[in-house]
Amino acid sequence: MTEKPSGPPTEDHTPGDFAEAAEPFALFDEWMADATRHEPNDPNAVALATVDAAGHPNVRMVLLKAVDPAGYPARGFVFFTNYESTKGVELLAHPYAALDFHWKSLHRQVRVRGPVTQVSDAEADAYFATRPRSAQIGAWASQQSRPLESRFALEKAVAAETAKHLVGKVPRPPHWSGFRITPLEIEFWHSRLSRLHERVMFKRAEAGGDWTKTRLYP
Ligand SMILES: Cc1cc2nc3c(=O)[nH]c(=O)nc-3n(C[C@H](O)[C@H](O)[C@H](O)COP(=O)(O)O)c2cc1C
Ligand code: PXP
Repeated sequence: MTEKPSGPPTEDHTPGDFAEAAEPFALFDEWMADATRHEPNDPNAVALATVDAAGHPNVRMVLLKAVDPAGYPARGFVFFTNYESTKGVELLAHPYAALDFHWKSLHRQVRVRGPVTQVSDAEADAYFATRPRSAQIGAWASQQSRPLESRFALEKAVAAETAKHLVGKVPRPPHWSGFRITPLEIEFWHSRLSRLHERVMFKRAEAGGDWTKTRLYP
């Protein structure tokens, strides 16, 4: 594959020294706000890595829907999905995950690792209620990650669910909910000239514990 001429950065992209940050959540909020201003679409898209029963890694994109505010006991990163999907099954069996945000136009990456918990029914209901009706129906119709015989079979399932939910609110399917990743590690990365990038790793032993901060070689 040929690399585009725009490949490596031609200037340093680091405004200020983000290694000065005392803790990672405020810095993440700042970077997400920058991404929201600069990325052409889905600034909240993030790669989610899980492991399967054999210990083999698996990765796919999801949309980050919340970062808990300060004071929240298991303060973390929340996304929503089908608990019967491949990722759902993997996370329920092995509740530990990694996330990787890459904001290309900002030359920034954030990596997160930590234990995973299920969001409460109330949280899932509240988020589900904000989704467009068509996406709510889709959540009922899609047996996410399982074999689909034909596109027509999916369209039939959507039609059947639409007929079931013609009036009133669409309830959240019991198998559709959220996961929360409570970070024990967060690494911030920013590209610098000659691949001599800036890396800062925050680590802690447990949720709510004190963070240690370490610079890493690029
Ligand atoms: C940008 C982007 C965002 C996505 N967000 C989600 C999401 O939030 N939840 C979800 O279930 N699938 C999402 N998907 C689809 C997943 O990447 C994946 O195809 C699906 O969840 C099945 O994954 P699994 O078989 O590993 O469970 C997204 C895909 C893309 C490209
Ligand atoms: C299958 C699926 N579920 C959930 C989501 C999360 O986003 P939303 O709740 O905004 O639809 C996405 C986003 O692409 C998705 O593809």
